[in-house]
Amino acid sequence: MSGILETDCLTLTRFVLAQQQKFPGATGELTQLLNSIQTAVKAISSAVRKAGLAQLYGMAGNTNVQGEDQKKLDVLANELFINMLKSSFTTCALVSEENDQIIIVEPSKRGKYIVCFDPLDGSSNIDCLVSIGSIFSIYKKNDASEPSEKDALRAGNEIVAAGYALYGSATMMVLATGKGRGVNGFMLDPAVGEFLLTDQNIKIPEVGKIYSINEGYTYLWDKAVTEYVRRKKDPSIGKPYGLRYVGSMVADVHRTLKYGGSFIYPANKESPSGKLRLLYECNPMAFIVQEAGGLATTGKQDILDIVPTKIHQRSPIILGSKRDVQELVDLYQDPKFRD
Ligand SMILES: O=P(O)(O)OC[C@H]1O[C@](O)(COP(=O)(O)O)[C@@H](O)[C@@H]1O
Ligand SMILES: [Mg+2]
Ligand SMILES: [Mg+2]
Repeated sequence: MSGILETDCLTLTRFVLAQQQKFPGATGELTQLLNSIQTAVKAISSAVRKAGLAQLYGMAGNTNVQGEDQKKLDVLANELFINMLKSSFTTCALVSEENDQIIIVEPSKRGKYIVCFDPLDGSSNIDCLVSIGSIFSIYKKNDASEPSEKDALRAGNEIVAAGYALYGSATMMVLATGKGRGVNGFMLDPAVGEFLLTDQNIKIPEVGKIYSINEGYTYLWDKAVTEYVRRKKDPSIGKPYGLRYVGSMVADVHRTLKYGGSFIYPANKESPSGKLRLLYECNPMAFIVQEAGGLATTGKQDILDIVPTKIHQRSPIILGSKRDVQELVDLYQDPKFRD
């Protein structure tokens, strides 16, 4: 790839358009939808870059469906996603982490896609300026009925496209635009106002040197996870792994995608389904990681095979490099480490 004026230097907009043109029957609706998400992400990124000023604004005073305090940025990010998606005329139903109920788009603005999203992930990291993100997955409505919750209760295997934005030391969008189409990363050049293709066809290393889990919950883990983490630290088994845990899923998954290793938010004795949400945290990340050649599982089942029964349901998740994830899956199958 050469300079920005060269034809092979791709902006995200041109990349998505180029993908659309490979399919002569395509209507352009998905392109329009992805462009609307791109706009929401640019606006959120701009707000995040001023997040230090959030202390001046204080809390928004609302509580979300999970009973957590919503910061002003959460509210803003959610509104941006909803408004951009509705006004793209490409969606019929939206599931947001911040909305108790599914949002049904008014008939005059409807299109054929369903979007599930976490508008601001890692919100507890906002005030200390640690990386945060947005996550989304897109499904196609497969019948002509009135849109309803059942349209979002679909296995991750049916995802049409998924992505995330990381508001880190730079803002980056990572996109998986369909099964078998791989994963590409685009960095925002704030001066130009465009996402530029910087990480083409991302492939996760086969094995890494990092594990990522909140070790504060060690006392709640099951035997398989306890043994896995013990092995990662035991020098008689191999060079011990490094531990990294940001506490923003997007940042932890992005590092895992780039450097390899494992990211784990397991089931534990207090939360038998873990913490992370299937529809807008686990599924999109599982889709992306698998498209990049990695694995994503609950330990017992492929994440993308789970058929949800509730829009805000949680799932345990282990994702990352094939060999690292398989090691923990094998421990789950080992009778010695069964609880
Ligand atoms: O503090 P814990 O229990 O380790 O949880 C961290 C996890 O919670 C989350 O912050 C949940 O996301 P939200 O900020 O969207 O609620 C993930 O990003 C992260 O992986
Ligand atoms: Mg989240
Ligand atoms: Mg969130």
